[in-house]
Amino acid sequence: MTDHADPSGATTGTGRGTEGVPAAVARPGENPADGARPGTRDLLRLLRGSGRTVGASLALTVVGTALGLLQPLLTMRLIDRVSADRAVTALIVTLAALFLVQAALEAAGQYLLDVTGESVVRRLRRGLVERLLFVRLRDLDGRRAGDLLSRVGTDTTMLRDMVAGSFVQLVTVTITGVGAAGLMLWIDPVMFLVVAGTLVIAAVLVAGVMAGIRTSTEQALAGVGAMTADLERALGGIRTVRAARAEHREAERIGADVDAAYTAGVRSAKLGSVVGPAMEIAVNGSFLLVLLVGAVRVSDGSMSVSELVAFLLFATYLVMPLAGLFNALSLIQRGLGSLRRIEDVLRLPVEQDPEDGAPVPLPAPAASPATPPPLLELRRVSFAYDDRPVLRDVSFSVPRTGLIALVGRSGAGKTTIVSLAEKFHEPDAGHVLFDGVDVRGVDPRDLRARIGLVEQHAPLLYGTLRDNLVYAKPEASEREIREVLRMVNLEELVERLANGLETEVGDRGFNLSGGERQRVAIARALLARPELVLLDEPTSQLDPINERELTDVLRDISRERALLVVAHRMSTVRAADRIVVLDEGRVGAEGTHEQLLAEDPFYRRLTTDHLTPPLGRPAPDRSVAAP
Ligand SMILES: Nc1ncnc2c1ncn2[C@@H]1O[C@H](COP(=O)(O)OP(=O)(O)OP(=O)(O)O)[C@@H](O)[C@H]1O
Repeated sequence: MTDHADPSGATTGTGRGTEGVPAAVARPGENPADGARPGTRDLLRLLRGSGRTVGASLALTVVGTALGLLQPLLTMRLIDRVSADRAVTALIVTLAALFLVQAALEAAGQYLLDVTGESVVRRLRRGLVERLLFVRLRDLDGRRAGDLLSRVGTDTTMLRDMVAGSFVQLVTVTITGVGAAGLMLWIDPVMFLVVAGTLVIAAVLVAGVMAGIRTSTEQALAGVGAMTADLERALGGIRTVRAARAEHREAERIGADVDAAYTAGVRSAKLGSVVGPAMEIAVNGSFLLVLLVGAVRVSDGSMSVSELVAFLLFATYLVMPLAGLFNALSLIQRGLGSLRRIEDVLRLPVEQDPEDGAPVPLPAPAASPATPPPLLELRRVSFAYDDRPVLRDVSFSVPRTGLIALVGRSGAGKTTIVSLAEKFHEPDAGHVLFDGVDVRGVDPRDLRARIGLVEQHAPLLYGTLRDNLVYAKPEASEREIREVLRMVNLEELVERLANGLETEVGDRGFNLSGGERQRVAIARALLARPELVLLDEPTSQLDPINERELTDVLRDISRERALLVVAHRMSTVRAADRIVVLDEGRVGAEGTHEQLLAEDPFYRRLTTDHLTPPLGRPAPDRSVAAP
């Protein structure tokens, strides 16, 4: 697999065509399959495009922190002046002003980082959405929709929290720490070594558990992904779940995913709990040591009381933010876990790989070529899903007009042929030609603009009836819409509905009957007036009257367009000009219904055993097929 990242790391374009493929954080030259863990540099790359905001936020934080570091020095001066009985009002006012300005600067810095976090999430989400819509179908087939949804939702939110919560803490802790350490070293090097010693021990301990926290986070996120996927599965098939009385089983199954996320979360909490006391011991221990050693040094005159107070304040500045540092580091570990799952999607190869060179434009149909090639032709096509061969050496062609029926047993490879014609998959061997051009290098969008598809289960999209009808041709006129509605006998339904074409069809079109969904899907394909219409079992859900009428419609359409129909019904087969018989992935025979009945025993068996006679009528061909 190859990576198609834009080296700039920015999401490019609007997602139209291959130039719109998002890159987000993937790097060129990386093997997307290697699953390499992203590192801190990958996290920093997330901030690309937000440089100014991050810069401004850093500047505010640096100034705020510096103002904070001034405070112990002023306090030291204050104590000295109080001891010397000198005026302190100006110093107190300055200290109060410093407090207020520091708080205001830090609040502004945090706001800017929150905005940055939001824009990182927006960029990643847009990148993920665009990538998922362009990804090769064979890579999408093996993945669970719910898990992908959770990556777009939960994982990106995790990264937002990391950006907003950890960077400012890291910067504050680092600046405060370095500043405080320098000033402590200046005040009393011996006492500084005492504090530093306890902190180094604590830091080693914390570093040890961080890796464990990251792994647990990844496991927890995988659990959330599985939970979303399983819940999506159950809700998608809720009627089947209820009918099978499987609610408890599904609840158990999804509960197990929740438990897995819980277990990983608890493991992370356990590791985190080791860090808390370690920090406390380090903090309390270093204060105790500072007080003890400080008392000795004040008594022997090596240090003044004001220096001891300032040193203690700086020690607070150095030690207290360690809790924040731990928080920031664990947020980063969690962010890295999420980034890995996000990059895993962003690196999926897209359908039209830019590295394969510019796609070949599909020539526009010639007005009237002298000897036009067939509209669709399969030449010695072989295809396997993973290692399972499905099509072997398949050759046949679809002329520019007429109805070609594809028949075969269930699993023979009929839908796979439709997928190859639509370029959802590429053949492993042989060629698929559209209008005489091998579609291998062709931009799939050019090809699909000339083909209409009615899928096997006629899926509708959430939205109105009109949205669904004009999906492939948004600019269709009212007249065109009415015309296709008439063709597929949907006029009456539209009149019956209170909101007509503006009626919501529900999720996946569930507010319509199976037959209505099927007819809407056919109308949708016809509205764009494609040269070739691929229909995967178009009449399976229709009643006898509609089945007959739709078959007549198909015949009419086939007078001026090419139709390739995967047929399970005798009525469709009988209406076909030519029938291609698929037998275990090979073309077994080809001809008209009558020819095949007379000459091909496999076809005869198919008509009796597999093809459905028209509903409400006796099977007319059984007698013919009988030996
Ligand atoms: N995405 C996929 N991944 C792996 N195997 C697949 C995939 N799609 C289909 N298959 C397998 O390929 C074979 C051919 O499937 P296909 O859907 O083309 O058959 P079909 O002739 O259309 O069947 P039916 O008439 O039942 O719809 C089947 O054995 C099927 O299990």
